[in-house]
Amino acid sequence: MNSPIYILGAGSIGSLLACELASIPSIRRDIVLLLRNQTRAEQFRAKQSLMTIERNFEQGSPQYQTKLEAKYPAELNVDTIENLIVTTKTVHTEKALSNYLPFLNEKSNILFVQNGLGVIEHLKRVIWTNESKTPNLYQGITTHGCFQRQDFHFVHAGLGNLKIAKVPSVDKSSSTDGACSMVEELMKSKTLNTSYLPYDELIVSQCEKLAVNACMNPNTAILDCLNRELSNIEAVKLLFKNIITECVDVFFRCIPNLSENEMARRTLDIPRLLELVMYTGFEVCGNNSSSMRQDTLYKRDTEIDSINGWIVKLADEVGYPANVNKTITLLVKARTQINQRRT
Ligand SMILES: NC(=O)C1=CN([C@@H]2O[C@H](COP(=O)(O)OP(=O)(O)OC[C@H]3O[C@@H](n4cnc5c(N)ncnc54)[C@H](OP(=O)(O)O)[C@@H]3O)[C@@H](O)[C@H]2O)C=CC1
Ligand SMILES: CC(C)(CO)C(=O)C(=O)O
Repeated sequence: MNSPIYILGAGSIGSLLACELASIPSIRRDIVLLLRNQTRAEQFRAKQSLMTIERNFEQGSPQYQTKLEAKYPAELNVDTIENLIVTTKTVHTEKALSNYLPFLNEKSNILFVQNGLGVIEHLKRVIWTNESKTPNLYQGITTHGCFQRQDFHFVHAGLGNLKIAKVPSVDKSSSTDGACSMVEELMKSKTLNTSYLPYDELIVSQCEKLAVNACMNPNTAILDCLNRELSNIEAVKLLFKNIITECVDVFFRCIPNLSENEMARRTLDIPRLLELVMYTGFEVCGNNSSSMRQDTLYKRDTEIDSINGWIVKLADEVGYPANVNKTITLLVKARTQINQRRT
């Protein structure tokens, strides 16, 4: 039996990945959910440890139930976590990981599947400061759409893909650019449609996705509307163009070697990104309530600091005034606090 794959962040995306991995016929390893605390573990066990994924892109919206193992921090009785997938919201990552640091070492493989950028850079600044002791880090981005129907019951609403790359490590002698066995297992799932890319290709896809999220997520949260309600409004289109223009400017100013990357110059073309944002936001996901709007409505902290806020942070580091994204970031923080104050 191979070592287990642990999932930290058993929400929409984490549960989807867990169930897809567990459903692979050839998988010879346990898939273990790492839940927040004993209460959450008891709530899951009260459902006979069954996770439900409803595929509403299939005829009749069939439901698939998967029995999964679940642990909470005090229950974990292992020496090492060799394979970990992190699918918490970015804003909760550091706190969630803190319980598991004693089980992680330079041989551990950690895959982060999250929107936005900056989480791994932050963790390398505050936790993994010694490269030779840093786990093998992988970045994933997904276009799958998934939302919670009820506790431990999620709807796989949008069939997309999962792109993964290994984050380059500066001086780890044992570092290889090959996919680890955990990534190879993810690639066996037809539904996940997983591809393993060179990092300099993944970062371009991350920037492309960030442009979509930097337009759709905050504005649907601030204006409290469904994605499609922003369509056919000239002011919104101009606002999106301003957000995208500033994002692209910051990408090419601040991300090393991006401007020499031909794929980046083609992909991060401003008119192309504007069309992609409107197509994805208004057509493909038009009926969605964005994840950021949902976070503000449910009085949760948002991922704004990993999206528009990350643009502002990068720009600040080079003395560039990213005022459009700074304004958007401040408005989302205001919306978040207004909602959290409401009884
Ligand atoms: N949902 C989607 O369609 C898409 C999401 N993404 C991105 O994927 C990432 C995950 O999103 P999503 O799955 O929607 O988020 P969810 O909020 O659905 O899931 C996050 C999970 O993290 C758990 N969590 C938070 N803190 C801890 C902790 N300390 N210990 C253990 N578990 C913890 C939460 O547990 P609890 O239930 O106990 O609060 C929750 O179940 C985000 O970056 C998002 O932007 C990207 C593309 C699409
Ligand atoms: C593309 C979009 C905005 C779809 O709702 C999304 O990724 C999200 O909600 O986080």
